[in-house]
Amino acid sequence: MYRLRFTTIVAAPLTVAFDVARALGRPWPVPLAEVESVRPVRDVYALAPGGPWRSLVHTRRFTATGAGTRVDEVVEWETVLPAPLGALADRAVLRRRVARSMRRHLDGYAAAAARQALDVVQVVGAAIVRGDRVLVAQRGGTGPLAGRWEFPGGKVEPGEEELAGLARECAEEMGVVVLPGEFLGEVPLDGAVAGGVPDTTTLRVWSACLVEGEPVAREHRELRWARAGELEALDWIPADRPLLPAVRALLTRR
Ligand SMILES: Nc1nc2c([nH]c(=O)n2[C@H]2C[C@H](O)[C@@H](COP(=O)(O)OP(=O)(O)OP(=O)(O)O)O2)c(=O)[nH]1
Repeated sequence: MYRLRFTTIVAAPLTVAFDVARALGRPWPVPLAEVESVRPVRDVYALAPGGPWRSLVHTRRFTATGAGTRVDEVVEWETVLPAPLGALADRAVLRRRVARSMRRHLDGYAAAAARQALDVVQVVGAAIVRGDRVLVAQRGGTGPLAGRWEFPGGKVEPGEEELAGLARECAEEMGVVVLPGEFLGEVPLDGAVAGGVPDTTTLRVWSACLVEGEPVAREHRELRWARAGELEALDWIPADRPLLPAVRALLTRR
């Protein structure tokens, strides 16, 4: 079995990184069939037996990072040639061919995903930590999410940097200056958020600390400093729940 690995950081949310990768397909002149597809974290394609390849499997994993979506790709193959000849042909031809196709594919892919990301409504949230507590906020208003708990934050404006948007939202909503820290995670939000392209919006949550001011609930129904053990019982916006382990870990490692 021969194997090559590639890693790309794409300036796009998980959803867009995944969808654009799927739409562009694979850079091989041979037809591959889907083996597994778990949006937006993993997809695997493989070749049906036949032709000069005994097997070819292309696995992509999508991971949220502070810098964007990391796409880890592994290409594994075997040829029908007998072992010593196969190894020679592989070193001389196939390995280079696979690497060249992948590089060409990845350059176009990263650019296409970054372009599509410009149309996405991005939501950011802050897990503001003080001592062993995190600030959680209960949504006000009358919408379907009213009364649910969330991380303070909101929609990044077109052209705005993600962390600048986070700081602006915290200032507007609570009258505080925050300093973002580490990236905690990203979850897809269902449907169209604020008229954006359906199923592209994600919530990206960062840890943060208070630099100035005491939080005031200007837009929320209530703000509360919660300990790690109190998070689970709150009536969260369902999309936020997968982020709770990362927030709990942040509080308990202090
Ligand atoms: N702020 C925040 N929004 C969340 C979370 N989880 C979640 O699904 N959302 C959704 C709710 C909304 O559809 C969207 C954020 O919109 P928002 O209304 O808070 O944003 P905003 O402050 O920019 O709103 P506005 O200026 O239009 O009033 O993301 C979360 O933890 N924090």
